[in-house]
Amino acid sequence: MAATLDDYEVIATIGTGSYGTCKKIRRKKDGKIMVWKEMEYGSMSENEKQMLVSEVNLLRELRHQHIVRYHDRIIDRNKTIIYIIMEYCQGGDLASIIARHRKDGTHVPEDFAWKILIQTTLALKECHRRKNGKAVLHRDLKPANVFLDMDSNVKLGDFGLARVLHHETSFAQTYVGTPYYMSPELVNNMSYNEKSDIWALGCMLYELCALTPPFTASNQSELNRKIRIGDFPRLPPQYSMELDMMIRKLIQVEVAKRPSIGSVLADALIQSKMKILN
Ligand SMILES: CN(C)CCCNS(=O)(=O)c1cccc(Nc2nc(OCC3CCCCC3)c3[nH]cnc3n2)c1
Repeated sequence: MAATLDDYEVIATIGTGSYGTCKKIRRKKDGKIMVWKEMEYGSMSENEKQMLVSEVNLLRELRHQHIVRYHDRIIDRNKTIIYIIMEYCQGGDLASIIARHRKDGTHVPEDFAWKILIQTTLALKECHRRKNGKAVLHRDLKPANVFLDMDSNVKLGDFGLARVLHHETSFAQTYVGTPYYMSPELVNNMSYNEKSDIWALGCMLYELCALTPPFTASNQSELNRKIRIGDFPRLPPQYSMELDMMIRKLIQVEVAKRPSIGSVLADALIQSKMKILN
């Protein structure tokens, strides 16, 4: 029995992303709190709609403890809106957490940073695990796409949708955010690869601790220059040399020297931290 809109009631609007609106909803039959993301597809061409269908099908396949769980989709053909129903992450997103610490002049605890690093790496490993020969690269790893559940466990969200948005007709095409986490290979117009997600992971961890991205500039060409050089300040003094060194391994200009997902997870220090976490 396919879900319909009146199986749910809208509780609140959480926010508007580059693809549409995210609302907090309650499933009537059992009161379960979830979210749905509304995407208007009326302005999409046939092949863009096909892309959307395949992206949603990929989302359905991804089942992992650190990836936002997809539950269902409802299509309203009259309004040409697709509603993608997903698990609700009570802890919000990392972007909000960084903004709050910046406002309060406080820093996230080091153990929290290690936890986010480990759990996001585990989520990326699942994405990179070949899915019938098709790697689901995240392409848009950033604090606003990393959510937390009620126990502050990572729930990686919103990918795949990022890819759909690079279709020519959506307003999202006009770049909404500065690509602070763009890797050197992308700046040099080389192809996006699994290690581009590792670079972004390093940038995200750096920003979580330093409360500012490793590379900032007032224009794209200045930002590109800094990214190509790859120099950035050490983490604030309250963070250990080990964490600073780990982040420097991830934010490595040379792709070949940048660790793979597997080697990050095999790192002795990460292994020891994982034991404490679980
Ligand atoms: C944009 N943010 C800085 C502030 C906006 C609002 N705060 S917040 O930190 O996202 C926040 C607060 C409380 C709960 C949740 N839970 C949540 N949010 C999702 O997406 C949020 C949406 C993503 C696109 C942009 C708009 C917001 C989820 N997607 C799948 N499960 C989700 N669970 C999020």
